[in-house]
Amino acid sequence: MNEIKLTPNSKPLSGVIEVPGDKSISHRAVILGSLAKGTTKVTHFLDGEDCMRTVHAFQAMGVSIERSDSTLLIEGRGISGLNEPTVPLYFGNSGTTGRLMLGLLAGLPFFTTVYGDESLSKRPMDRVVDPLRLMGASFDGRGHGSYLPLSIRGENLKGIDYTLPVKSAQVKSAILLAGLVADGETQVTEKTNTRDHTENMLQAFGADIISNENNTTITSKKELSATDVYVPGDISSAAFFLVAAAIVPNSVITLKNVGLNVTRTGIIDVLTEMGASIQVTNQRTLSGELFGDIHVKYSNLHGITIEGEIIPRLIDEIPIIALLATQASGATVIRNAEELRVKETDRIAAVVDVLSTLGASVEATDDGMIIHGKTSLKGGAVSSYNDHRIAMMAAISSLVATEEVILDDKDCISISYPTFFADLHDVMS
Ligand SMILES: O=C(O)C1=C[C@@H](OP(=O)(O)O)[C@@H](O)[C@H](O)C1
Ligand SMILES: C=C(OP(=O)(O)O)C(=O)O
Repeated sequence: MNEIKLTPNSKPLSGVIEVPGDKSISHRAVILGSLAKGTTKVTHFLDGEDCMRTVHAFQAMGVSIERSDSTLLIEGRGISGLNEPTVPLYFGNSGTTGRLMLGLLAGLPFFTTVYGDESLSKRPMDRVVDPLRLMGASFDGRGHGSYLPLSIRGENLKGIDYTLPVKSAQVKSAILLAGLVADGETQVTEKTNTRDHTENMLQAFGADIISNENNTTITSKKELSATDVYVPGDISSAAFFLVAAAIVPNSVITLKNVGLNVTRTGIIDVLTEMGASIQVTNQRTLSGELFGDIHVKYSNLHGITIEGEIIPRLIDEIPIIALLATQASGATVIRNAEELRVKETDRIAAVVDVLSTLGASVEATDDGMIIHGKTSLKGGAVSSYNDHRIAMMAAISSLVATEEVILDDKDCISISYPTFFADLHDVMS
């Protein structure tokens, strides 16, 4: 725990920043690079704590992974080349590592025990354990395998046809990774589309995978082929600066090389609909992912309703969108976001607590929140809830607060954005 005191800011924000690599894509690059035969070079990899958990898990299974700044060199050992780890695998705070690794480990021919930190040990794993058991997986753990720590005895899996009961890319990805080694075809259908980085990357590594509008079929494959991966900037990290520029008077910021996969750009749609001045230029595709530059300026904002299909496209951005809404006139209503209750912390309760402490008018609902703006924020002492996104939201709120904001713990920010304060400093000076 490391407290930080954030003094009020009276100046506009300006400048150009390049946020670190996308967390979701970085995890997947490590997983598929380790499973492929040959060398995979990953550039602009996110060296945040969560992605390093995935790196350490594969190193414990015998994969050589070398990191130099944001470049990784992975010597993939092939799908059947991983060793049984001799120690339990520690997934820290990372839900993505947890869910995706369960999918993979379920079908590998050895025994594994996996565990996480206090937060991850409370997050539901039955959402992946249940479908994986239908494929023949063998898990044991608390609550009949609902929570970490879990032990996994790798089995011969068989393909399934599964419709996701939760809007979760982690669950979809766990099943697709199990499908990579399962007999026959595995088909996943989703009622609401979630991020599709696993599908894109499996395609790039030569998997036998076909995706249609809302379903994906994978057929087991003997080997994947190594391929270099460029990781675009994480739009979920960029979101903090997009919002900062939109709410601090007279700001103008450019964010370069940000991932623009349509399953992730809900934040751009929300900013646009609320009246922000935001423009995307220089769009390109590399490693199957679209990216480009985003330019945003301070604007007068108004409240909107955020619900339905857009929710998975901005699920991790809701804490910072809530702050945005405190600076917009009228009500902003967020619905269908019940998944926030099972993130690193209950993000509905945490957002309402932090923003109310700072003087915002915000109330929790079962599946979201209602924010009434525009309010002037005062200072105060707030908790990060040991959740990186809550901590960054609190830090950005200090830019529009009239007094000091004291955040109890800044260290958790390095889960997803180790250079957050350096980038913040750059746009403030
Ligand atoms: O697949 C991924 O990389 C992620 C999916 C989302 O979680 P869910 O699958 O639980 O919605 C998101 O919140 C998380 O930060 C990363
Ligand atoms: C929910 C998040 O990540 P994870 O599920 O991987 O812990 C996040 O980064 O906001």
